[in-house]
Amino acid sequence: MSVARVHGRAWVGEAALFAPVDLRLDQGGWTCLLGPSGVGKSTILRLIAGLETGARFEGEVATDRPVALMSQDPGLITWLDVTGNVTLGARLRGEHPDLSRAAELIAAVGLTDRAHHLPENLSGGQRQRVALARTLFEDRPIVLLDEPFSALDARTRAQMQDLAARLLAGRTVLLVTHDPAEAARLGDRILLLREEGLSEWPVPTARPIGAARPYDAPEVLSFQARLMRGMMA
Ligand SMILES: Nc1ncnc2c1ncn2[C@@H]1O[C@H](COP(=O)(O)OP(=O)(O)OP(=O)(O)O)[C@@H](O)[C@H]1O
Repeated sequence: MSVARVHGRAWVGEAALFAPVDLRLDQGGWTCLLGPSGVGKSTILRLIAGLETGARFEGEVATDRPVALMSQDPGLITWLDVTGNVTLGARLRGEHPDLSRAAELIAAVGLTDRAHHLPENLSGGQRQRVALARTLFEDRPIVLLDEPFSALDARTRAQMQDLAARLLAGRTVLLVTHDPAEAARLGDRILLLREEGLSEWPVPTARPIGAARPYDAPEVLSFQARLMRGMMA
Protein backbone atom coordinates (compact mmCIF):
# COMPACT_ATOMS: atom_id res chain seq x y z
CA MET A 1 0.00 0.00 0.00
CA SER A 2 1.40 3.43 -0.85
CA VAL A 3 1.10 6.18 1.76
CA ALA A 4 2.53 9.04 -0.27
CA ARG A 5 2.64 9.80 -3.97
CA VAL A 6 4.13 12.46 -6.24
CA HIS A 7 2.74 12.26 -9.73
CA GLY A 8 3.64 14.95 -12.23
CA ARG A 9 6.45 17.10 -13.52
CA ALA A 10 8.34 20.21 -12.56
CA TRP A 11 9.96 23.19 -14.23
CA VAL A 12 12.44 25.78 -13.06
CA GLY A 13 11.64 28.85 -15.13
CA GLU A 14 11.13 27.58 -18.69
CA ALA A 15 13.40 24.56 -18.25
CA ALA A 16 11.90 21.17 -17.44
CA LEU A 17 13.44 19.80 -14.25
CA PHE A 18 12.46 16.18 -14.77
CA ALA A 19 10.16 14.24 -17.08
CA PRO A 20 6.81 13.12 -15.61
CA VAL A 21 7.37 10.95 -12.54
CA ASP A 22 5.09 8.73 -10.54
CA LEU A 23 6.77 8.10 -7.20
CA ARG A 24 4.90 6.13 -4.59
CA LEU A 25 6.16 5.37 -1.09
CA ASP A 26 5.31 1.93 0.22
CA GLN A 27 3.99 1.69 3.75
CA GLY A 28 6.77 0.73 6.15
CA GLY A 29 9.62 0.58 3.64
CA TRP A 30 12.76 2.57 2.90
CA THR A 31 12.86 4.06 -0.59
CA CYS A 32 16.26 5.42 -1.60
CA LEU A 33 16.31 8.17 -4.22
CA LEU A 34 19.55 8.77 -6.08
CA GLY A 35 20.39 10.96 -9.04
CA PRO A 36 22.65 13.71 -10.28
CA SER A 37 22.95 17.01 -8.47
CA GLY A 38 20.22 19.49 -9.39
CA VAL A 39 17.85 16.94 -10.94
CA GLY A 40 15.12 17.66 -8.38
CA LYS A 41 15.44 15.15 -5.53
CA SER A 42 15.07 17.75 -2.77
CA THR A 43 12.22 19.29 -4.74
CA ILE A 44 10.36 15.96 -4.56
CA LEU A 45 10.95 15.75 -0.80
CA ARG A 46 9.72 19.30 -0.27
CA LEU A 47 6.63 18.60 -2.39
CA ILE A 48 5.77 15.60 -0.20
CA ALA A 49 6.38 17.70 2.93
CA GLY A 50 4.04 20.38 1.56
CA LEU A 51 6.77 23.03 1.52
CA GLU A 52 7.65 25.72 -1.01
CA THR A 53 10.06 24.66 -3.75
CA GLY A 54 11.91 26.81 -6.23
CA ALA A 55 10.15 24.87 -8.98
CA ARG A 56 6.75 24.98 -10.68
CA PHE A 57 5.02 21.64 -10.26
CA GLU A 58 2.13 20.35 -12.32
CA GLY A 59 0.53 17.21 -11.00
CA GLU A 60 -0.67 15.66 -7.83
CA VAL A 61 0.93 15.19 -4.41
CA ALA A 62 -0.83 13.03 -1.86
CA THR A 63 0.21 12.03 1.66
CA ASP A 64 -2.13 10.36 4.09
CA ARG A 65 0.06 10.49 7.23
CA PRO A 66 2.05 13.19 9.06
CA VAL A 67 5.51 13.81 7.67
CA ALA A 68 8.88 14.74 9.19
CA LEU A 69 11.55 16.22 6.91
CA MET A 70 15.27 16.37 7.62
CA SER A 71 16.64 18.87 5.11
CA GLN A 72 20.15 18.93 3.69
CA ASP A 73 20.88 22.03 5.74
CA PRO A 74 20.57 21.05 9.43
CA GLY A 75 18.76 24.37 9.99
CA LEU A 76 19.55 24.54 13.69
CA ILE A 77 18.38 27.50 15.73
CA THR A 78 21.57 29.32 16.66
CA TRP A 79 20.49 30.45 20.14
CA LEU A 80 19.15 27.04 21.27
CA ASP A 81 21.41 24.33 22.63
CA VAL A 82 21.35 20.76 21.34
CA THR A 83 18.46 19.72 23.61
CA GLY A 84 16.51 22.85 22.64
CA ASN A 85 17.01 22.08 18.94
CA VAL A 86 16.05 18.41 19.29
CA THR A 87 12.81 19.37 21.07
CA LEU A 88 12.09 22.38 18.86
CA GLY A 89 9.01 20.92 17.13
CA ALA A 90 7.30 20.15 20.44
CA ARG A 91 8.11 23.62 21.78
CA LEU A 92 6.74 25.29 18.65
CA ARG A 93 3.53 23.29 19.04
CA GLY A 94 3.25 24.49 22.65
CA GLU A 95 3.76 20.96 24.02
CA HIS A 96 5.91 19.95 26.97
CA PRO A 97 8.78 18.08 25.34
CA ASP A 98 9.64 14.66 26.71
CA LEU A 99 13.14 15.54 27.92
CA SER A 100 14.10 12.00 28.87
CA ARG A 101 13.32 10.81 25.33
CA ALA A 102 15.31 13.76 23.95
CA ALA A 103 18.24 12.75 26.17
CA GLU A 104 17.99 9.15 24.92
CA LEU A 105 18.10 10.27 21.30
CA ILE A 106 20.96 12.69 21.98
CA ALA A 107 22.82 9.77 23.57
CA ALA A 108 21.95 7.54 20.60
CA VAL A 109 23.56 10.03 18.19
CA GLY A 110 26.59 10.24 20.51
CA LEU A 111 26.17 13.81 21.70
CA THR A 112 25.40 13.51 25.42
CA ASP A 113 28.48 15.54 26.30
CA ARG A 114 27.30 18.27 23.88
CA ALA A 115 23.65 18.39 25.03
CA HIS A 116 24.03 21.96 26.31
CA HIS A 117 26.26 23.27 23.53
CA LEU A 118 25.11 25.82 20.97
CA PRO A 119 25.31 24.91 17.26
CA GLU A 120 28.24 27.31 16.74
CA ASN A 121 30.31 25.06 19.01
CA LEU A 122 29.57 21.89 17.01
CA SER A 123 31.26 20.41 13.95
CA GLY A 124 29.30 19.96 10.70
CA GLY A 125 28.85 16.26 11.39
CA GLN A 126 27.67 16.92 14.95
CA ARG A 127 25.11 19.43 13.67
CA GLN A 128 23.87 16.84 11.22
CA ARG A 129 23.45 14.35 14.08
CA VAL A 130 21.43 16.95 16.04
CA ALA A 131 19.16 17.35 13.01
CA LEU A 132 18.80 13.54 12.82
CA ALA A 133 17.88 13.35 16.51
CA ARG A 134 15.35 16.16 16.00
CA THR A 135 13.76 14.28 13.10
CA LEU A 136 13.61 11.04 15.13
CA PHE A 137 12.15 12.97 18.08
CA GLU A 138 9.25 14.06 15.87
CA ASP A 139 8.18 10.41 15.70
CA ARG A 140 6.20 10.68 12.45
CA PRO A 141 4.98 7.76 10.31
CA ILE A 142 6.51 9.22 7.13
CA VAL A 143 10.11 10.39 7.35
CA LEU A 144 11.92 12.23 4.57
CA LEU A 145 15.71 12.32 4.88
CA ASP A 146 17.72 14.54 2.52
CA GLU A 147 21.34 13.34 2.54
CA PRO A 148 21.19 12.91 6.33
CA PHE A 149 24.62 11.31 6.74
CA SER A 150 26.60 13.27 4.14
CA ALA A 151 28.76 15.20 6.66
CA LEU A 152 29.71 12.16 8.74
CA ASP A 153 32.97 10.22 8.79
CA ALA A 154 32.67 6.67 7.44
CA ARG A 155 32.48 5.00 10.86
CA THR A 156 29.90 7.40 12.31
CA ARG A 157 27.95 7.20 9.05
CA ALA A 158 27.66 3.41 9.32
CA GLN A 159 26.62 3.75 12.98
CA MET A 160 23.96 6.37 12.16
CA GLN A 161 22.65 4.21 9.30
CA ASP A 162 22.25 1.34 11.79
CA LEU A 163 20.60 3.64 14.31
CA ALA A 164 18.14 5.11 11.79
CA ALA A 165 17.27 1.63 10.46
CA ARG A 166 16.53 0.48 14.01
CA LEU A 167 14.62 3.55 15.23
CA LEU A 168 12.64 3.97 12.03
CA ALA A 169 11.59 0.32 11.73
CA GLY A 170 8.02 0.22 10.49
CA ARG A 171 8.09 3.86 9.30
CA THR A 172 7.82 4.88 5.69
CA VAL A 173 11.13 6.49 4.77
CA LEU A 174 12.29 8.34 1.66
CA LEU A 175 16.06 8.75 1.76
CA VAL A 176 17.85 10.98 -0.72
CA THR A 177 21.47 9.97 -1.02
CA HIS A 178 24.42 10.36 -3.38
CA ASP A 179 26.05 7.28 -1.92
CA PRO A 180 25.43 3.92 -3.66
CA ALA A 181 26.87 2.14 -0.60
CA GLU A 182 24.21 3.78 1.57
CA ALA A 183 21.42 2.80 -0.82
CA ALA A 184 22.79 -0.75 -0.91
CA ARG A 185 22.63 -0.95 2.90
CA LEU A 186 19.27 0.71 3.46
CA GLY A 187 17.02 0.50 0.42
CA ASP A 188 13.95 -1.71 0.25
CA ARG A 189 13.44 0.05 -3.08
CA ILE A 190 16.03 2.03 -4.99
CA LEU A 191 15.02 4.71 -7.46
CA LEU A 192 17.26 6.67 -9.79
CA LEU A 193 16.00 10.10 -10.86
CA ARG A 194 17.30 11.55 -14.09
CA GLU A 195 15.99 14.26 -16.40
CA GLU A 196 14.28 11.46 -18.36
CA GLY A 197 12.39 10.40 -15.24
CA LEU A 198 12.55 7.68 -12.60
CA SER A 199 13.93 4.19 -12.96
CA GLU A 200 13.94 1.45 -10.38
CA TRP A 201 16.85 -0.84 -9.42
CA PRO A 202 16.00 -4.24 -7.98
CA VAL A 203 17.58 -4.51 -4.52
CA PRO A 204 20.18 -7.20 -3.71
CA THR A 205 18.45 -9.05 -0.85
CA ALA A 206 15.60 -8.40 1.56
CA ARG A 207 16.74 -6.08 4.35
CA PRO A 208 16.63 -7.48 7.88
CA ILE A 209 13.78 -5.88 9.88
CA GLY A 210 15.00 -2.83 11.81
CA ALA A 211 18.58 -3.12 10.54
CA ALA A 212 20.78 -2.03 7.67
CA ARG A 213 22.39 -4.67 5.44
CA PRO A 214 25.97 -5.42 6.52
CA TYR A 215 28.34 -2.96 4.80
CA ASP A 216 30.82 -5.74 4.04
CA ALA A 217 28.49 -8.49 2.79
CA PRO A 218 29.64 -9.59 -0.71
CA GLU A 219 26.16 -9.16 -2.24
CA VAL A 220 25.91 -5.63 -0.80
CA LEU A 221 29.35 -4.71 -2.15
CA SER A 222 28.65 -6.11 -5.60
CA PHE A 223 25.24 -4.40 -5.72
CA GLN A 224 26.85 -1.11 -4.74
CA ALA A 225 29.33 -1.51 -7.60
CA ARG A 226 26.53 -2.27 -10.10
CA LEU A 227 24.55 0.72 -8.92
CA MET A 228 27.62 2.95 -9.28
CA ARG A 229 28.11 1.65 -12.82
CA GLY A 230 24.46 2.44 -13.55
CA MET A 231 24.86 5.95 -12.19
CA MET A 232 27.91 6.48 -14.43
CA ALA A 233 26.04 5.35 -17.56
N1 LIG B 1 14.57 28.21 -4.23
C1 LIG B 1 14.90 27.97 -5.48
N2 LIG B 1 14.72 28.88 -6.45
C2 LIG B 1 15.04 28.62 -7.74
N3 LIG B 1 15.54 27.46 -8.16
C3 LIG B 1 15.73 26.52 -7.26
C4 LIG B 1 15.43 26.69 -5.88
N4 LIG B 1 15.70 25.54 -5.23
C5 LIG B 1 16.18 24.69 -6.16
N5 LIG B 1 16.19 25.27 -7.37
C6 LIG B 1 16.62 24.65 -8.62
O1 LIG B 1 15.84 23.49 -8.78
C7 LIG B 1 16.62 22.43 -9.30
C8 LIG B 1 16.45 21.21 -8.45
O2 LIG B 1 16.99 21.43 -7.17
P1 LIG B 1 16.98 20.28 -6.07
O3 LIG B 1 17.56 20.89 -4.84
O4 LIG B 1 15.64 19.68 -6.00
O5 LIG B 1 17.99 19.21 -6.71
P2 LIG B 1 18.68 17.95 -6.06
O6 LIG B 1 18.53 16.84 -7.04
O7 LIG B 1 18.18 17.73 -4.69
O8 LIG B 1 20.20 18.41 -6.02
P3 LIG B 1 21.40 18.04 -5.01
O9 LIG B 1 21.69 16.59 -5.22
O10 LIG B 1 22.51 18.93 -5.50
O11 LIG B 1 20.95 18.37 -3.63
C9 LIG B 1 18.05 22.94 -9.39
O12 LIG B 1 18.33 23.23 -10.73
C10 LIG B 1 18.06 24.17 -8.54
O13 LIG B 1 18.96 25.12 -9.08
